[in-house]
Amino acid sequence: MVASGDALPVVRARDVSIHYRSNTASPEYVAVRGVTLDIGLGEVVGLVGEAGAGKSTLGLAMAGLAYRTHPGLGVPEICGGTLEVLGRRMRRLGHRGRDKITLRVGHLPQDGAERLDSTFTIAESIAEPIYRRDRKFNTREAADAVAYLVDAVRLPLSVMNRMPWELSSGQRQRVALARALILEPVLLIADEPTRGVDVSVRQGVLDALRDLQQDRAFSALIISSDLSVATSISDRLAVMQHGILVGLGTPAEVLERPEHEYVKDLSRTRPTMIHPEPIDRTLDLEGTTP
Ligand SMILES: Nc1ncnc2c1ncn2[C@@H]1O[C@H](COP(=O)(O)OP(=O)(O)OP(=O)(O)O)[C@@H](O)[C@H]1O
Repeated sequence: MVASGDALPVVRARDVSIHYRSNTASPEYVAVRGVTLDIGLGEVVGLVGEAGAGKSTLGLAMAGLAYRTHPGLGVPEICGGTLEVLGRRMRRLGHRGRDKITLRVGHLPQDGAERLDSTFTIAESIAEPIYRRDRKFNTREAADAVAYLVDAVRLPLSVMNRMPWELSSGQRQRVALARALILEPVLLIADEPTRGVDVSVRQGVLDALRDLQQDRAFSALIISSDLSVATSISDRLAVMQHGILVGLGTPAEVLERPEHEYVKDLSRTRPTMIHPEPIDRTLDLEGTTP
């Protein structure tokens, strides 16, 4: 639900451009071009677009992670416009600013399932951000918070003592989602939250995410290549193509009166049934096969 009144947006992007500074001799690559977008307090914005449209890059910048160096890969950098998250300017964000932002902004990377530490149990992986912030945090309280989120992402509590490789990739993605939520963020950036998640539980996970969001009233950017995922839990829909924002509004506004050619094409693929039949959770709760 979107908060009303004159509250400042949690995310305020004005004409933001982001490029990848190359580590090699190849030139910079502009992945996001002049995006203007607000995310209000308690608002959920779904971000869709084709592969390579710049969705993850924008999400990284909003999560304060537009600095990460991946060996051999370029480094995303805000190169134009302004991006403010929780009132903080994200361009040339220093270490301290970044630490403050990452405490309040949860980020589920697209490859969250693969990034889980293979030496940690599932419970340890989810709780790790708590202990990174406060090594003396009460273990009972942490265990309760972990159990609550494991249940919320539609996993059985028995997974808590398992190792990541004992779970399927869709289950691991849900563990990564729980980890992104453990510090009760004000803003969640979820990049493909249902990646690899079995179709029989996909809507259940989205409903659970929406319930949590309404309970805790956090704002969220839900990035998905699946239009039905984005429309089913979002207040507004944003559409990107080639780094440019080509559609923004409520799902009905964007898809029923599409202006841009790409959005017109997208609207033709619009799912007729946004909320499918309730799913049978038992199907997934038993299967842990990778
Ligand atoms: N580390 C990097 N170095 C250089 N270019 C990159 C890097 N990461 C992404 N890009 C390029 O930036 C563009 C946008 O990528 P991005 O991952 O943000 O798109 P996306 O919309 O999230 O796509 P997908 O849905 O496939 O993840 C792509 O052309 C991609 O090749």
